[in-house]
Amino acid sequence: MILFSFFKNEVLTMLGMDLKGKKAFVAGIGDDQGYGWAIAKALAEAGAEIIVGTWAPIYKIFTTSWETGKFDESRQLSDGSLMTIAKVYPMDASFDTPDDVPEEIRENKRYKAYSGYTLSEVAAAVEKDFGQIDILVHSLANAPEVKKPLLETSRAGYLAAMSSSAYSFVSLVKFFGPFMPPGSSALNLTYLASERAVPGYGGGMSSAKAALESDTRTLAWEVGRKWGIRINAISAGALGSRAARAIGFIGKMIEYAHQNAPLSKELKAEEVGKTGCFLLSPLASAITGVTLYVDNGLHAMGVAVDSPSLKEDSKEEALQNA
Ligand SMILES: NC(=O)c1ccc[n+]([C@@H]2O[C@H](COP(=O)([O-])OP(=O)(O)OC[C@H]3O[C@@H](n4cnc5c(N)ncnc54)[C@H](O)[C@@H]3O)[C@@H](O)[C@H]2O)c1
Repeated sequence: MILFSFFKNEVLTMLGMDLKGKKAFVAGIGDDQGYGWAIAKALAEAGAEIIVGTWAPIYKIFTTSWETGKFDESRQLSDGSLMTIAKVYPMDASFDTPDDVPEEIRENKRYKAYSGYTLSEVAAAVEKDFGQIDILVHSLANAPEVKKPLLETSRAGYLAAMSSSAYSFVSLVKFFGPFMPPGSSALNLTYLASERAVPGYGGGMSSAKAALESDTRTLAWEVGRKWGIRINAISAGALGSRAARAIGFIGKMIEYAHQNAPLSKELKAEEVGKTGCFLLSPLASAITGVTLYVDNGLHAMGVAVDSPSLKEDSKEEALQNA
């Protein structure tokens, strides 16, 4: 085991993937199933110190599950040790300052026990506790009307999706950027529905992802020049995370990808985790403003090869041949 871990570290160092001494803030971990967790784990594997931001309403369940060992199996790193988290902050990415928090949220029983969960406050607390951050990950999204088609989405629902799923990234970068040294890097997670119609991905989420990708390019320019920070996005394929299960049709999307992507295999969260780690590491030092697909190649397809219309014995052909 020791020998293996020695070689692993040698190879990682050789590739410039040694993130020892680097501090990563990962926003959007609520369990061990999602992309945020997978990215955190890959970063930990490369030696980074992990700091987490968890949505305030699920902070308690996440920290309790962590403390009672529910995630121990998922925490296993390749050298046999367990991933550690230096600190978990309750946060809500829909709010920038305490003045933004409506009374009914402040008084809500899922929030009442916490304070300091707006983005400016979380950033100030992280700076106070850790001094600087080298790696920033935004792995969160929310749309109260995600199950409604765009046409049936209310203005409030659409703006809420934009606020917590797209502007939240701008805001995170705005508040964390000042204490991220040159050469630091930020990453967000997006989805193909930003550029192709994906029925079922509603509530303004497709619009929010389009905004997020556009902001990735614009922020890359702005913070590249201002602070020397890189900004990238991963357009990830379908994964049965907690958030995705809430949308409802994730099982079908996973099956669809399996049937129609160039690589007909399961997409593992860890594959997105490793790509994220690469983009966030010095290995990607000249990459910024990019949206990189990690989806078994599904984005490259122009047709669904399992469509009945493409079958040789399709109804139309059967009629023509009759
Ligand atoms: N699962 C997929 O199929 C898929 C595909 C492409 C992109 N993505 C993106 O990956 C990212 C991570 O999602 P996931 O699917 O891994 O699910 P997930 O459930 O692991 O992560 C989403 C997280 O967002 C948090 N969150 C929601 N609202 C928040 C708020 N206002 N403030 C702070 N945190 C909030 C949730 O608590 C949750 O922890 C999202 O941006 C999602 O859109 C997911």
